[in-house]
Amino acid sequence: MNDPRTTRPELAHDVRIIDTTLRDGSHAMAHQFTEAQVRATVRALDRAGAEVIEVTHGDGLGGSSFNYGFSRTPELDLIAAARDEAERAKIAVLLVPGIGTADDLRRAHDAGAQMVRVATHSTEADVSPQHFGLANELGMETAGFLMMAHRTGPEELAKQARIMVDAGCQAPYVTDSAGALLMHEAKARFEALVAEVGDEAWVGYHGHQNLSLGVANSVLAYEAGVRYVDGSLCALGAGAGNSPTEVLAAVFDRLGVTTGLDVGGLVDAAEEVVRPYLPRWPKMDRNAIVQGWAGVYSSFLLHAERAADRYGVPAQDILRRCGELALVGGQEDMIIDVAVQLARESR
Ligand SMILES: C[C@H](O)CC(=O)C(=O)O
Ligand SMILES: [Mn+2]
Repeated sequence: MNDPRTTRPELAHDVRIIDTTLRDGSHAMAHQFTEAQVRATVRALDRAGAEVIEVTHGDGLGGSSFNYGFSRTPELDLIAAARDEAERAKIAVLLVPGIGTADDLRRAHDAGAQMVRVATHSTEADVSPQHFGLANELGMETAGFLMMAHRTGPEELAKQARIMVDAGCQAPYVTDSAGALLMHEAKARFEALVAEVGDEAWVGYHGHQNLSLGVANSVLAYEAGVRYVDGSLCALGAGAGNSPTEVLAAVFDRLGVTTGLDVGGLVDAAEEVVRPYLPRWPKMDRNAIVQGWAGVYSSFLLHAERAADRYGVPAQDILRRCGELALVGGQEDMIIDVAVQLARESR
């Protein structure tokens, strides 16, 4: 029997920045990306040297639904358009097992996706092996998201990364979905994953800016041996957004850490391509800060704001209650229950 473990890809630069403007940014766009926006963004990122560009519904393949929000444009069309525009960059997709299926992954591969990032809650890596197995069969590059990583300690998180790597994952990620990890907490997780799997796989970091620590944690990540770091142009992403790709490129450049990215090209792309289509610039406003503070899944933000309008309770109260209840990704329907309950309590 073949050893399911794959070799990790060679790195072209000191750190591999993976741009998720067109996937995590889908949350902030309420999944309303047009094909023209995707084409223009991919063109600009590709020209600026991006190696990997992720394009999917915010909740991954198959996310377009009543629970998570319907996409304006079918994601397979967006993936195919991205593939068509990218001259050098690889196109990645995200897959959350249970939302996306093996068939979704086959279709995304047929549409041009060359890498898949399989995302599970940080204690549930055991639902990922069949998807890594399929990705390996399809010849795709792989990464694994251990989401809500602030809720799982370094030692356990490293064990979960081990499950992913043994199943064929080339790069397990410390995924700070809530933008909640303080610097020492992030560092301990990076070190634990690098110690556990660093000889066989790259370790990745995906940050959110809810407490304004995404870029600082990215630097700590690199220092701890992490080699895949996520960013989004204009920080476009859930909650207060992701670590801005253009800022990561500038900071790593100042540190003398090579990324292969052209800082000037990225700041132009952010300002001239992405900024004009932003419904709102992700920022550390009251609700997003509460998400980082209370450890709430960043993609709950727009759902909580809609529930707040509908049931007449403050979004920040809904988010705080979601934190107290320790809700995880996939429990978006519970946000309505929380809002209804808070409305009752306020009567
Ligand atoms: C499905 C989530 O949006 C994945 C992610 O970006 C995160 O957990 O953060
Ligand atoms: Mn995210």
